[in-house]
Amino acid sequence: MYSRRLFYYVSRINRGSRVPGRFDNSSVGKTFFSTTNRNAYPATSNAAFLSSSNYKKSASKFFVAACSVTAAVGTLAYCNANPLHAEETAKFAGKKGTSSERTFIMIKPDGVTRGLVGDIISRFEKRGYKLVAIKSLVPSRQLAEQHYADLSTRPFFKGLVNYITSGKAPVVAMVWEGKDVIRQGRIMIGATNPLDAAPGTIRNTYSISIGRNIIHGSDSFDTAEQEIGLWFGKPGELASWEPANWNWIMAEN
Ligand SMILES: Nc1ncnc2c1ncn2[C@@H]1O[C@H](COP(=O)(O)OP(=O)(O)OP(=O)(O)O)[C@@H](O)[C@H]1O
Repeated sequence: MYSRRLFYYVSRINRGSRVPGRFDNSSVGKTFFSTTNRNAYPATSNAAFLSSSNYKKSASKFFVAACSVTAAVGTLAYCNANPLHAEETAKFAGKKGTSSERTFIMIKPDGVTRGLVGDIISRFEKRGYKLVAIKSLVPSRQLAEQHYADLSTRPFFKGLVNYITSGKAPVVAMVWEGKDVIRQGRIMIGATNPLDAAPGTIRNTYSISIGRNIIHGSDSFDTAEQEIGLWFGKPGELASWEPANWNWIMAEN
């Protein structure tokens, strides 16, 4: 991926720095680094050549090319250091903004015990999203604490972990895939506090208490990556498949 990008930058620089008769060499590397092809000007003295406008043009072209290379190298270094932000492509969460984007959705024990699993799955299915992983389990304390690690200092943290791990009912953990599924999933779920959730959302339709709001959904691309990796990180846990109606749902004209 990065070598393709490097080739793109180098070929752009080459196009921009080309001066007919001077830089028009056949080799890409030679074209770029050969700034003064003296053989092209056999009758010109060194002093005359240095003060000539051709020399100045060459020098400025070389300067622009050097700056471009520096920028390209910097960009590549940044991409390597921050692959998630650079390409917004991740191992588990797919590619952001495309039909391969994925989110983690969990029906909490209250949603399961109240018999809401079917309706919640049906909402995502009918919308057109693709189910790529599902399992029912009672999470270990360690898993629940890891999942909600960002809330560990909040006063309700212990109660939240107790409720998720009680075993009175399991959770149903899922991964859904499709365009904009992370943001759309949050919209379909509704506000954290069901009393603030918009009419028709899952939390508004089925819940009242913030401590029993029946469902969780990843709130960002980075979070989706972490959560899918945490709950479905073993090889083979995410199915790669295409529903028969996928193109009818995802196609653009
Ligand atoms: N004030 C609170 N009292 C009790 N429980 C709370 C409170 N605030 C949040 N929670 C619980 O902690 C969960 C995580 O809270 P967070 O702020 O991450 O909201 P969220 O991202 O909408 O919820 P979730 O992570 O479950 O999708 C909430 O879904 C809710 O069950």
